[in-house]
Amino acid sequence: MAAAAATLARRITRSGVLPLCRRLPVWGRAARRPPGLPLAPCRAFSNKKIQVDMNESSGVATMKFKSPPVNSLNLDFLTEFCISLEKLENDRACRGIIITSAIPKIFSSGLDITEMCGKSTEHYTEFWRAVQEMWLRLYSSNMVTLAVVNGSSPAGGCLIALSCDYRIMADNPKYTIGLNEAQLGIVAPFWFKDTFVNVVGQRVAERSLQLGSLYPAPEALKFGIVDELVPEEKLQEKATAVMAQWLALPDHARQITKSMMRKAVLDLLVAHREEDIKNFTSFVSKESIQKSLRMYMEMLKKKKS
Ligand SMILES: CCCCCCCCCC/C=C\CC(=O)SCCNC(=O)CCNC(=O)[C@H](O)C(C)(C)COP(=O)(O)OP(=O)(O)OC[C@H]1O[C@@H](n2cnc3c(N)ncnc32)[C@H](O)[C@@H]1OP(=O)(O)O
Repeated sequence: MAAAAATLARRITRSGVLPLCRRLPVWGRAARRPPGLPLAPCRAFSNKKIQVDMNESSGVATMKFKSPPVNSLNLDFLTEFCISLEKLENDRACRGIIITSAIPKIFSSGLDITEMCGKSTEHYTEFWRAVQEMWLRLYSSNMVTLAVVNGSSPAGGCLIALSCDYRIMADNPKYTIGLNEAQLGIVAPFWFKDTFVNVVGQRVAERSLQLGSLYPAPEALKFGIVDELVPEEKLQEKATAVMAQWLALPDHARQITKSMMRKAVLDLLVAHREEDIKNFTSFVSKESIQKSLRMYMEMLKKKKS
């Protein structure tokens, strides 16, 4: 596992673009399972920050974030996420993934702000490439991707949910979700914005992005940021039912449709990846941005006392 992580990290950082393998539609992957072979009911693999359980009889993997305290997306987390996605993408038995959190009340707190504070240009480059890679893999996945948002999900956490095919959120107004970058004095990049627009439409996206709005679950439903609210104790049951509904269709038709809907947005980042990294590194390197991020971190810490 450590060797695989190191290899992927090297590939992400050195070659510039990790080959987006199996990005094009896969024809009926479940149908290629040899007939008559007994299926092991469940397989699992776990890294430090993400637990994956694969149910081979349903073809559905559950990916649980388990990086305390708040599942923030640092370089190690992003690398593990990409490796897990790649493993599942290449597993013909896997047709769908449920992405959720093992940390109570938090889905993900978004990008780890400490990765964007006081570091070198090389570090920002490596970090941002990993953020891009995570999004490219998730947004272009051939699998059915279902976010089960069982806690707060600001910024990068919200991006993960928005990149899935369907979002179920726990019906708890204390949990919030949204792209709140503007509140931190930073700007959601164009591919965050495009992903958001594809889910909620231009008007809601523009207003929410300018205001950096974080929506309590009921409002998130109202604005279409999530598709359904479900009592927390019913999330698992609901996720299983939704996944079964999506998997009832032939893979190839769903995959080609998904690719058609998302291709333009994906192609744009692939074509402008290096430019996007340069924009990010020069933006976060500005003293004014560093100051905003430091103040935001201090505010988070003060909130406790
Ligand atoms: C011209 C255009 C160019 C383009 C330039 C691009 C610019 C960059 C774009 C970046 C895109 C995305 C950005 C992000 O994702 S930034 C992250 C945004 N996240 C947040 O705002 C969430 C902040 N956190 C919270 O609101 C709360 O922590 C919580 C998630 C609601 C949980 O609350 P809690 O009360 O349960 O826990 P709390 O005590 O607050 O936190 C526990 C400890 O965790 C630390 N922490 C929280 N969030 C983060 C984080 N995102 N990164 C790093 N650390 C985090 C917090 O400080 C506590 O630490 P400690 O225990 O005090 O040491």
